[in-house]
Amino acid sequence: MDADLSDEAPVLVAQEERINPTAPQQTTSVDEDDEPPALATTDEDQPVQKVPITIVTGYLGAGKTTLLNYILTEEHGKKIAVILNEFGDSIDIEKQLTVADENSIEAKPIPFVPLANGCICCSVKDVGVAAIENLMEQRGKFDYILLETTGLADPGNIAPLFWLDDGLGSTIFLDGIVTLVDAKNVLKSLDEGYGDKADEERYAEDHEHHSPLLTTAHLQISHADVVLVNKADLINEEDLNKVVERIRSINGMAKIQTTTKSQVPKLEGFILDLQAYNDVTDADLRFASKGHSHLDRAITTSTMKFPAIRHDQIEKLDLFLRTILWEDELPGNFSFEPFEIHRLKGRVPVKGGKMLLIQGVRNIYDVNEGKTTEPNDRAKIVLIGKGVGQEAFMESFLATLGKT
Ligand SMILES: Nc1nc2c(ncn2[C@@H]2O[C@H](COP(=O)(O)OP(=O)(O)OP(=O)(O)O)[C@@H](O)[C@H]2O)c(=O)[nH]1
Ligand SMILES: [Zn+2]
Repeated sequence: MDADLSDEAPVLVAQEERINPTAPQQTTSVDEDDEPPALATTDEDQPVQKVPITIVTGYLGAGKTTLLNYILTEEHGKKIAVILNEFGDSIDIEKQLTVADENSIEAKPIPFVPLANGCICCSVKDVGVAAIENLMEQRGKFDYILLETTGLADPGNIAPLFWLDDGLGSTIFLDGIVTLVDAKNVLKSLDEGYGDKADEERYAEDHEHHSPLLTTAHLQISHADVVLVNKADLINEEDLNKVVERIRSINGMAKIQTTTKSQVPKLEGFILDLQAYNDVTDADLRFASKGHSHLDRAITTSTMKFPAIRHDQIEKLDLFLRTILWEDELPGNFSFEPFEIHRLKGRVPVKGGKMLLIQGVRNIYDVNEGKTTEPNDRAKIVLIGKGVGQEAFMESFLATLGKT
């Protein structure tokens, strides 16, 4: 963080407060059999409207805080609470949790929670959860949360905290992950691994299950729904294109935008209200349709395309997903190199009318039914990760489905 916020309450300036009447009504009903959700509103008969959270991640100094400040000063009609981590221990969480004064419009402090030092993968589970729960007690005073994570955070560990429908996910839903990269340095970080020795050691402690070729930059890019290639002013156009191409080869699903000072051309639908973990649109899978590339040694995007499946093959599809995501194996007797799946999205039409929408982050996945579609729609499953371009994926998948 740039600003020294250690002895003063942070004042990130709010824009004029307006409720957006067109905001999506994310609702979830309280199931009477379940324990009452810890963070729900007091009236349990009312459906709980979940608050969207956007995770802003990116390497040290990439421009995350610059983006947050930009968002907070732009017109978007939202009351945004900001959660920052990487602050000193001296910060008193209670003191920092400033909530807007309903009567004053100008220079309203935004609900604000600093997280403890260190990797959010670990810290979010204790201090972070407490801070967010604290924040959620102020429900109604904000309608959006932005979470800036430390430069070393692995979004794959954070995302499930908000994506799943229990715990924090009962009142918050993950809207999307925005990753900032520093245009000038990102290729170097992707090629060389971590900055210095200390970085490398911290990383190794936090991510012992990953191979050394996978840098934090890889993890942040592979999980991103949007990648901002920031500091575009520092390199020429040709080099900038190379950066975009490399990122596209790692993550074929993310929207990629070059920026200077994190100034994105639009917020709504691009940074905010992405709904990246609910819907799976054609557009999401469009860029990935060109197959996979070998530009990056560690992480690639790969697309499996096949015809609509039959109703009796849905269970087989599920078996395939379970096996690749839970067991890191391909079903059937196929030889394959070890692989690791970070992100998965799919649109699979079922003959007779429905469309299965598949979402996965690491070993967690979710299948929903989407709108009926054209009968000749082809199915697409896009995988982002290590080793996902192997032909054995398709062979194993077709064998698992059985005769079509
Ligand atoms: N030249 C240039 N500088 C930028 C740009 N965007 C941000 N900066 C500067 O880069 C520095 C780091 O920006 P921050 O927004 O603090 O980056 P961050 O990702 O929040 O940094 P950490 O929280 O330390 O990880 C600041 O001095 C910014 O003013 C850009 O597009 N071009
Ligand atoms: Zn910052």
